[in-house]
Amino acid sequence: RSFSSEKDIHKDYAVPNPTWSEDLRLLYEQFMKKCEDGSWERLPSYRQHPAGGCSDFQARHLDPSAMKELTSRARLFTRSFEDGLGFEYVMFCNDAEKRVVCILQGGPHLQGMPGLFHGGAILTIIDATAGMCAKRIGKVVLTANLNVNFKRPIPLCSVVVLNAQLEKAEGRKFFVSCTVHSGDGRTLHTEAT
Ligand SMILES: CCCCCCCCCCCCCCCC(=O)SCCNC(=O)CCNC(=O)[C@H](O)C(C)(C)COP(=O)(O)OP(=O)(O)OC[C@H]1O[C@@H](n2cnc3c(N)ncnc32)[C@H](O)[C@@H]1OP(=O)(O)O
Repeated sequence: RSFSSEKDIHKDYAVPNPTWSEDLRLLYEQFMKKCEDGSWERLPSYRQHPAGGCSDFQARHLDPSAMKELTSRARLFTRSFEDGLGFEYVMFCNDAEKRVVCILQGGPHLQGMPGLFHGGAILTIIDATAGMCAKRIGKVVLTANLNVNFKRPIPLCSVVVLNAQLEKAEGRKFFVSCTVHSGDGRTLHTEAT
């Protein structure tokens, strides 16, 4: 299926689709309930995000003539898989608590060791979740440093919950911690800063 249709680019992918497991749906419903009093907010997620606010950063780092052609083909990495094969996820933010939670079902194309989530795929979703936590305050942010401890392997296609928490801000530096737990909360798979 073409990834480049206008409709497809502006489609919000942070909603249930037929590839979702019962576990992911239940977590989604739990968090949507938390959004009812306004304390939590579901974050929409598109294949291409408007680069609003990025222009000075782009001017500093990128060749403007190449930018136009490039961005028309660009897709957010975590949204560039067919439904169900890559990252099926929704992020929710609680700005008062400076937290972002990401519920994730990993697809079969994220395999590293047989039957397990690829470590780079875990890093990717941690980077996106912790990055979003900093972005909620810093608006335009780049990851400067990411330290991860892989405590327990994550079974491929399982559902996990990421919890990112802003620990401290020093001017334009944001320090965020992030954990990855099994969907039932019992297993700590990964912890990162
Ligand atoms: C509006 C947006 C629209 C788009 C909406 C998209 C929506 C969807 C979102 C999902 C998106 C996911 C994306 C995830 C986020 C990436 O993955 S970003 C990509 C990976 N990161 C990079 O490529 C960054 C590359 N590095 C750099 O550009 C530069 O090193 C940095 C990080 C900007 C810092 O450089 P700088 O600005 O020149 O600052 P510099 O003076 O070197 O350091 C500033 C301070 O930071 C400290 N620092 C610098 N580097 C480090 C380090 N590695 N460790 C610790 N401290 C450091 C320095 O010590 C200094 O501290 P002070 O001395 O001032 O106290």
